[in-house]
Amino acid sequence: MTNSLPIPVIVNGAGGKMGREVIKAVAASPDMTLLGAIDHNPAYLEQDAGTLAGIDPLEVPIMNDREGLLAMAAQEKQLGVMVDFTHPDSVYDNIRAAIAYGVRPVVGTTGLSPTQIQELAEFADKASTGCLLIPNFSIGMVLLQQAAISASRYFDHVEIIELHHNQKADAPSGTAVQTAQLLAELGKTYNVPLVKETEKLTGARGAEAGEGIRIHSVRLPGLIAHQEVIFGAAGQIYTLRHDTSDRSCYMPGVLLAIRKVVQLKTFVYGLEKIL
Ligand SMILES: NC(=O)C1=CN([C@@H]2O[C@H](COP(=O)(O)OP(=O)(O)OC[C@H]3O[C@@H](n4cnc5c(N)ncnc54)[C@H](OP(=O)(O)O)[C@@H]3O)[C@@H](O)[C@H]2O)C=CC1
Ligand SMILES: O=C(O)C1=N[C@H](C(=O)O)C[C@H](O)C1
Repeated sequence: MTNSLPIPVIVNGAGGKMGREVIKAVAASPDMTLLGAIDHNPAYLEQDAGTLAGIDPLEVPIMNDREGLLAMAAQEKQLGVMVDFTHPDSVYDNIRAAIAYGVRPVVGTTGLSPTQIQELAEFADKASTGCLLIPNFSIGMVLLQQAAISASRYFDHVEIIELHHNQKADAPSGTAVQTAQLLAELGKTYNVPLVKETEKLTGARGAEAGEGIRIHSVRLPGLIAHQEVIFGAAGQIYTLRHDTSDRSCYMPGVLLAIRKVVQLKTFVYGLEKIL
């Protein structure tokens, strides 16, 4: 419908690296309106969300008032959406709070445990509230994961290396965990050792993520977000690699998720499920 009201969007983590990108993307989308901007960092409080994001003022101040803004969104005629790019320690409570107010969460924050994800899925499904948890919003990563699934039919040995900026709180990355899960779900065990391996330094062989798949995490200034999935077989190596050079790469996925989540009544994990 062309004459429907814009989707009211709250951005949680509004002052952060991803939050600012989301504010720009929402402001540039005629079918959305920025209803509120949340951040707990005192340096951002009361600043205009648009100005902080580097665009014209939006007359939306950054506030540390999640409950107040969710209550406001619950009053809107159109279903509201809360986009969350905060921190692994707070995202679980943020999602539960949004669902409790009937506000649809679109979540990019990583670092939730499998148990937490299961609990959130049950909570959203029980409330018949759409909720999207997307470890990676870039189309390039979805394509990499699909290529990895195809390759795993022919390769029995694989390791994952993820490389990120050194302000990242969680390791391994949510994307690497999801990539390993997608490969592990295919019903085979990888990397059966040929010799007895001994780690002379703890962690040298990375973290075991199930079915023998190992993840290695690199953190350095100068990086943004990068991932390699390396397959090996006798006499050959097949490497899949994704590199980001700007966080704008995630925005088409975030906007798609905002538009989709208001049509959903269940919990959905992964961008590939809504493409
Ligand atoms: N799914 C995807 O495609 C992507 C996911 N991510 C994930 O998104 C998350 C955020 O990343 P990024 O933007 O780089 O991180 P930043 O640290 O740049 O931004 C997070 C912002 O949220 C604030 N914040 C943290 N906790 C709370 C809280 N409880 N209430 C309100 N505000 C809070 C932080 O404030 P302060 O710094 O003071 O704590 C900060 O301003 C990470 O988990 C990251 O892995 C990132 C990129 C893509
Ligand atoms: O912290 C980041 O930057 C990113 N986090 C997500 C993850 O943990 O997978 C997505 C992307 O890798 C960027």
